[in-house]
Amino acid sequence: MKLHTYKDLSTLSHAVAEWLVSYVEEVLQRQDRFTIALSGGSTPQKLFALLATEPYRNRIAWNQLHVFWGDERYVPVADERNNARMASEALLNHVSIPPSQIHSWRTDIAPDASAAEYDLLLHQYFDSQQTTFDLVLLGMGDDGHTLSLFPGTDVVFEDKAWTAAYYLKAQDMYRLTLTAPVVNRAACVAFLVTGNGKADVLKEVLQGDYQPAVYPSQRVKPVSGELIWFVDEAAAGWLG
Ligand SMILES: O=C(O)[C@H](O)[C@@H](O)[C@H](O)[C@H](O)COP(=O)(O)O
Repeated sequence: MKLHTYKDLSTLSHAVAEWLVSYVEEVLQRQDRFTIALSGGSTPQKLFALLATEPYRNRIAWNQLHVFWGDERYVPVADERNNARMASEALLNHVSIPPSQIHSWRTDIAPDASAAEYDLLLHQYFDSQQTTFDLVLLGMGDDGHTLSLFPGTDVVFEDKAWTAAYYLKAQDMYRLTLTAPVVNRAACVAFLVTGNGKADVLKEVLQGDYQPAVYPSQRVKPVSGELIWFVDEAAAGWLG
């Protein structure tokens, strides 16, 4: 595991953009596609906006990117809370990725059907390979959740299916999410975490006992891939 700490969200976002540009370039030297799962939440918005503008924009071979989402809120695409909508507005509408390579979760069919469809799609993409995504970008909530793996939910312990749909009572909303088995087979998983509201939980996740039911982010442990935490000083406050 690598931990990189930056002054604030802006510095972190520039550093991640720079890192991402190099990583995509390196991967595309050995294969013809780069598969990425994006995260929702507010933290990656700055990164997405940066990637859509110079100097980063021209340094990525967008037509070789295949885009997925780690999780989705089961609300219409037109809803502000929709993760695909956020990424489209901040980034995808501004770069030239073929639409056939952009795979958002469907929220116009039943949640279970949507999860089953996504699962099938992922198996078509990755089945014969040991490794799944080239990169999974993740955020972490101040309760230790990541993806839509929330504390106290069964989906945290899913060890077979690659996707899940379930009703999240606390938010009165269905959630669609990738699970640990598919994320842990990624070549690289990168968390972006900022703000002092996350300092306590970050310390528990990284340095506390293994309690995934309480801190679902601890379920993310790439089998052979790399795990990188990009955090700001406020979030890193309590790390010893
Ligand atoms: O759809 C979502 O809610 C997410 O994908 C979620 O897992 C997110 O990454 C964290 O909640 C962190 O969100 P912030 O970056 O807004 O703190």
